[in-house]
Amino acid sequence: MAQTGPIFRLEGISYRYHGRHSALDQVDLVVEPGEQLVILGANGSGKSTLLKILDGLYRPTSGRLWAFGEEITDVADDPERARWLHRRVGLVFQDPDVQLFSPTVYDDVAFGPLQLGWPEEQVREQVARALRAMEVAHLADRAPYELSGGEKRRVAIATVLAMDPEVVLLDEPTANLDPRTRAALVHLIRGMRDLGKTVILTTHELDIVPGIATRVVVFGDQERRPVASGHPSEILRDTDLLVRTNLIHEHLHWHGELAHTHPHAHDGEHLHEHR
Ligand SMILES: Nc1ncnc2c1ncn2[C@@H]1O[C@H](COP(=O)(O)OP(=O)(O)OP(=O)(O)O)[C@@H](O)[C@H]1O
Repeated sequence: MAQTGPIFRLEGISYRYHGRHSALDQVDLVVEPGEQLVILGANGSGKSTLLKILDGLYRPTSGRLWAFGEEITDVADDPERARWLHRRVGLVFQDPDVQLFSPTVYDDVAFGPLQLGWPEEQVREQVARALRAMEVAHLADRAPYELSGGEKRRVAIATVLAMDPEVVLLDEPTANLDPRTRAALVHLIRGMRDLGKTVILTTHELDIVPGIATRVVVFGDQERRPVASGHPSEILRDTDLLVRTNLIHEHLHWHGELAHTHPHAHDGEHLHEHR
């Protein structure tokens, strides 16, 4: 059945690590089907914590949330409902080493579909499709630990795509990648839109935003909740907002429009120091 209401709805979600360190404070957020939502926030603003809550790995300290119209506030404590959620929502962790543990790339990508109990033929087809989509089919027989950072990242995304989730959560997928690999990954992530996926991606790299986002939500690192939401061009033009949320340094000037004209350019080409 086609999804009619929002994919996620969060009301007053807060999270404290060990009951003390506040990571999220009163987050309200609605994510609609088909959105490619970029969550922009400085280090420590709560982005990873939010994705783990959306994936049902962490139970919020307070607040309520719904996925696909069903309340999932307590899903972390309910293995059966967590399995239901994980069939529909896939999380690509910030560190690909967390996600890759099998002897070969093929085994890693097949692991999820096998867990879902799919027939062998369907598993093979899904794995082949995911490897092709992430352009890593040639690495199928390699050991994940032998791969470069960029290759690992693509394989980690393939492990999630192979399970064909409706929603893909990506935690800083372009961190530590060289400009060419990063541009290729942006292109691949944008391709998920054509596959009909809803994508929620966290980053603090402004230059990948225009290539991916249909909407941007900015998290304040002091507030630990969204402080702005809007169209990418509107958000990227708001220098005061970007400085205030520690996404650009006040002595650097962001030329947001360059990201459109030079999609392969390195960060450094977008930032010019005022003297
Ligand atoms: N395991 C943990 N134990 C205690 N505090 C934690 C833990 N993980 C994260 N935090 C704290 O929670 C806050 C939010 O962290 P989180 O990792 O969600 O932020 P982030 O926006 O993803 O940061 P980054 O961009 O650096 O990955 C930070 O202040 C962090 O120090």
